[in-house]
Amino acid sequence: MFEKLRNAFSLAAKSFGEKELKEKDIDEVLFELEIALLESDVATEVIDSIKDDLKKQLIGSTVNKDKIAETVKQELRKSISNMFNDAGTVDILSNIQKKKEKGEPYIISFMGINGTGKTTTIAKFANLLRENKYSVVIAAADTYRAGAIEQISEHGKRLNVKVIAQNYGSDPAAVARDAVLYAKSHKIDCILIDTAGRMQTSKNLMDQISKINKVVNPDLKLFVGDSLAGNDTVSQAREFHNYTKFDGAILTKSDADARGGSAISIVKVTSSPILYLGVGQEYSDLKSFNKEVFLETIFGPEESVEEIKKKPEPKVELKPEPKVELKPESKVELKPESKVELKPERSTQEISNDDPFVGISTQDIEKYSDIFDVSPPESDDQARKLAADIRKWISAGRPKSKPKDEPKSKPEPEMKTKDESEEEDEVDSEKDEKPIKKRSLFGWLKK
Ligand SMILES: Nc1nc2c(ncn2[C@@H]2O[C@H](COP(=O)(O)OP(=O)(O)OP(=O)(O)O)[C@@H](O)[C@H]2O)c(=O)[nH]1
Repeated sequence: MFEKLRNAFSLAAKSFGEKELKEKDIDEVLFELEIALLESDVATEVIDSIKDDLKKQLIGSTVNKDKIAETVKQELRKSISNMFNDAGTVDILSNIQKKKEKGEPYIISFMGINGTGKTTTIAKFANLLRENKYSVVIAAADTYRAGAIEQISEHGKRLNVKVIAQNYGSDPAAVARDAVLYAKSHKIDCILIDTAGRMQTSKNLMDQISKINKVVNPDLKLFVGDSLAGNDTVSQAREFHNYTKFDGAILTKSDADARGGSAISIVKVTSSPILYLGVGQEYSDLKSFNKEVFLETIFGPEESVEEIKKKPEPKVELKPEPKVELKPESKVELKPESKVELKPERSTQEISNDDPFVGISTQDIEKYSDIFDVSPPESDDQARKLAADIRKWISAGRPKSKPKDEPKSKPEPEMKTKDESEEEDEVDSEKDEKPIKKRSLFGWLKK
């Protein structure tokens, strides 16, 4: 039973089940992705590059038509994961240990613009080192901003960490060198240098940072960026990286950032890893950056493309046919001579006892299923319904082929998957919401 149908659909399934992706198939998904990334503060150039990468990976590959969006998301996850892998990582604690074993202090300079949380981050880092039993000295090399020396000295007092300072206006490179000399003479394991916060566009001030780095030659240069500043943080990271070739970044205020775009952009733009995240205002609020945790926060638990392919297809829900009521005046009076001998029509029940597609050519089944975008029926009832619809469409004289470059016309009644209906409802209700709420990357990707 239904062999003809099965054969017809085994061909059709290839065209609208498994599908070789073309650019136009993923354009809509990529557009949604672009909006989600923009709203998550991923830099525009980074979005373009991500989109290009995805297109290269996806176009020409074969995926199930119902799972295009899901496949794109998984490919995006893979691409971001690879990007983080390519940026590498730095195990700071084990590097400190290695230098300690050689009897040398490990030098870290911190840079970033004012107010990003640099001073607080240095204090948190000093605390982390103390917890790991390493001795620390801080160089108050921000001799530029009023209050900076007092601020870092206060942290030093609270943490019981020595702070080396000079007067405001003195040479920051000289302060850093003093701290290195102190560390060497006192067998201190690690030196943390606080540099003056400065705008990335100020060449003189950037030259000063380069001077500090030349004089003390730090083992590690860290950029401190505010994850809430979005695109600004990305342009700061780019400029600082051009000048200093920093080795890694710490993103502060991640506790208040639900979007995650800055981390993605910084890694993409500088090819440097995010090493730590500031997650609050306490000294203990510094966490090592974990790629897997980050990806899971954005995308949810990992699912491979193969797993997606294996997932059952969404069920097709058929809406009941609308009743057609004939008005009395639409009755046609047939004259005796125009009488046509009609064979008694077979009821739907009778037809159901054998192939419901009897009398319909395979081409028509394929053509109308394609025009009205109908998925293969999964039950006898659905098959009967489809056969009835095709008969109706044929007798209604619907287009015999898909109009070129025109959107597909919709069948009446519409046949939609449950998911599609829900999605449309969501879109409609979203349209009514003005102004549109800023969505996070997480929201879209977790859909
Ligand atoms: N919520 C939260 N607040 C933070 C975090 N890191 C720093 N802050 C706060 O951000 C503000 C600015 O921090 P500072 O350390 O003074 O900033 P700075 O970059 O050193 O500023 P300059 O000394 O001018 O360069 C302070 O109120 C900090 O408590 C964080 O991870 N989470």
